[in-house]
Amino acid sequence: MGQRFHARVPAPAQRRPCLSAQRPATLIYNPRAGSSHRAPPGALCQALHDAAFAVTLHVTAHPELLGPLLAQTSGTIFLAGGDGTLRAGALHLLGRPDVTLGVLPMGTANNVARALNVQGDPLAAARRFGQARPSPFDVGRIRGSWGEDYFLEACGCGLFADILDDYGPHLAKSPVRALGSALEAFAMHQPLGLHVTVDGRPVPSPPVAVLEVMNTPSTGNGLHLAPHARVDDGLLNLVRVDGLRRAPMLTYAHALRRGTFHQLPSVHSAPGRRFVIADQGQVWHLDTELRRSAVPGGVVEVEVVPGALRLLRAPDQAG
Ligand SMILES: Nc1ncnc2c1ncn2[C@@H]1O[C@H](COP(=O)(O)OP(=O)(O)OP(=O)(O)O)[C@@H](O)[C@H]1O
Repeated sequence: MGQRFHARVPAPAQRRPCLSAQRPATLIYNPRAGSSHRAPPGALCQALHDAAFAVTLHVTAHPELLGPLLAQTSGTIFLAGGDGTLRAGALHLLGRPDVTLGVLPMGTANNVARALNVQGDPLAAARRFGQARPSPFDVGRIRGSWGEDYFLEACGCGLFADILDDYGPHLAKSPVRALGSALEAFAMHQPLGLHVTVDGRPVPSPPVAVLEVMNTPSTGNGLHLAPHARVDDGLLNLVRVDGLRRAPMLTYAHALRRGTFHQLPSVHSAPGRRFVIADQGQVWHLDTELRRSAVPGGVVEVEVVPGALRLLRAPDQAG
């Protein structure tokens, strides 16, 4: 059960005038997240207290605890963890207008937090929530013969999905295994010839090496595929990497690192609300989950669910 956090009373010189107007909030803290050592629960509570939130803290040992906990929680909820923590919590909160989520970035890539201008040191990010504003957050829905799922960042097929499939997203992390999976997928991958429509219109569909439908600008381990994507515009972005003009692997890797992947001549993008993609039994990822159709030959439908969540957005850095 949660514990009410009593912050240390700051020395008079540090006292902030807004503390009398503290807003109630819940902090759900994942102690298994990679950067949890940088922001212990007490320090995060203090930082949120500095941002004028009176926090009730829950440290959760397993994501399975989130369902019952979130069912009885409303108002402002902070989730402290990586993208996996956010996904685990947010899927319980779709269509809950009584909840506003704040993301405290304690993972490696923090793709969702970055899309909301929440980045850097988790304690500094928590303090900046004093100036944050609730903003609608679109979610993607994907339907295949396996059923229906939701994603926050992206879904897709081709190389990235194949790498994830080989790597096994739920096994213990290993950079060596990740490199092995990438090399294996590049060596084995056959471009996919997939008929695709965007909002009912067929788009050029040469064989592709990668096909991703992005909600956030980046996905996975910081793959910055759609830098202009916004999470509050009611649109998703189809990103297609042409498999016929396959650039050398190092060109892709270099462009991903420099954030110029979308500028490569073999990379194309198209915004839209509804995407229909031929299903040849290829493996799909939706965020870090994997799916594969047991009965290929049909289609996979992907569409945006505008404003399915409400998340706190930090002000633009320049603003
Ligand atoms: N509320 C939670 N409490 C405990 N464990 C959780 C919770 N939410 C998710 N988890 C599990 O904790 C693990 C790590 O979470 P997460 O992916 O958020 O952090 P990370 O691994 O540091 O992030 P990244 O993948 O960006 O490096 C995952 O296996 C996830 O299933």
